[in-house]
Amino acid sequence: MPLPSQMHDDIPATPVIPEIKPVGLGLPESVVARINQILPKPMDPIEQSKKFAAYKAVDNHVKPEDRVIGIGSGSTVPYVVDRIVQQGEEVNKGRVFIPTGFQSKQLIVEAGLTLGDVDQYPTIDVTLDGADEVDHALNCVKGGGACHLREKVLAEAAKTFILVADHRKNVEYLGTNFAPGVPIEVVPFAYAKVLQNLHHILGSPKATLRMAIKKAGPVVSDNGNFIIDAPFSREYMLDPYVIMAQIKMLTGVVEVGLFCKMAKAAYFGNPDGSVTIRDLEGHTETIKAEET
Ligand SMILES: O=C[C@H](O)[C@H](O)[C@H](O)COP(=O)(O)O
Repeated sequence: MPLPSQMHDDIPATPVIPEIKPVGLGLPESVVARINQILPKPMDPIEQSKKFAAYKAVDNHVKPEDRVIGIGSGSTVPYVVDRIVQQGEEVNKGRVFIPTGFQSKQLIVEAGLTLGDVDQYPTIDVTLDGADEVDHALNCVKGGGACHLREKVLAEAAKTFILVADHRKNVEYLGTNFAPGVPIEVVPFAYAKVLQNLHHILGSPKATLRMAIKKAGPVVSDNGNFIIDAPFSREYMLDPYVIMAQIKMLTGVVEVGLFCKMAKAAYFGNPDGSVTIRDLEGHTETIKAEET
């Protein structure tokens, strides 16, 4: 079984096979259509970049000796699990994996990995998680999928907390690309009071209760709570710790989706296949596509 440090250059590139054109081959169109249907399709560039970021992060931070591993939520996390599985049965059979919600629990179970919970394992070796946006100082917004309460518990429980995302999440200031605002988990009976506080006291006049799409009524988190999305202007996001602490003080708020300087490093996949790594000390490194 290769060690993570030996696995840097074996990410298979997706073969780009051009579609067959019916003209000139003399094949019926239906046959051509069927052939084109079964040819492997090139991976979407955003998916590719998520995969490269996740693979690189796992290679650098999930070491054979790590026994308790936190698995976060979001669209990049399946690639994290994928790469961990590639480390082999031998190393994974001695490990336990802690999910941040329904999605990651399913990923762990479907991958045949051992499931645990943070109340059994309050110290985690390393947690890898997605993000909605990450700023220049490694503050981030999380909770676009309503998982930020459990995510923050797993981030705090971890000796090392690592973020993985595609390049669209790599911003100077929070709120640049992620428009809905800061996700805030609230106990249901307090939501109207907290909304009022946000509108009139804390400077988020457009804060709204997150509504479900394929269900009448609000989104309900894995913990049975509601989610408020509160956009704040740039001045609040210059140092998001201050507004994070103020929101957290509102009675009825369970957790705020602002993670301030909790991550040791963030990995961003770029469209050209390179990966940009930023760390808490302010170092930035971009690993060339051929080295990812
Ligand atoms: O609640 C969800 C989490 O914080 C996700 O990690 C975050 O929303 C990013 O998700 P995605 O990669 O799907 O944009």
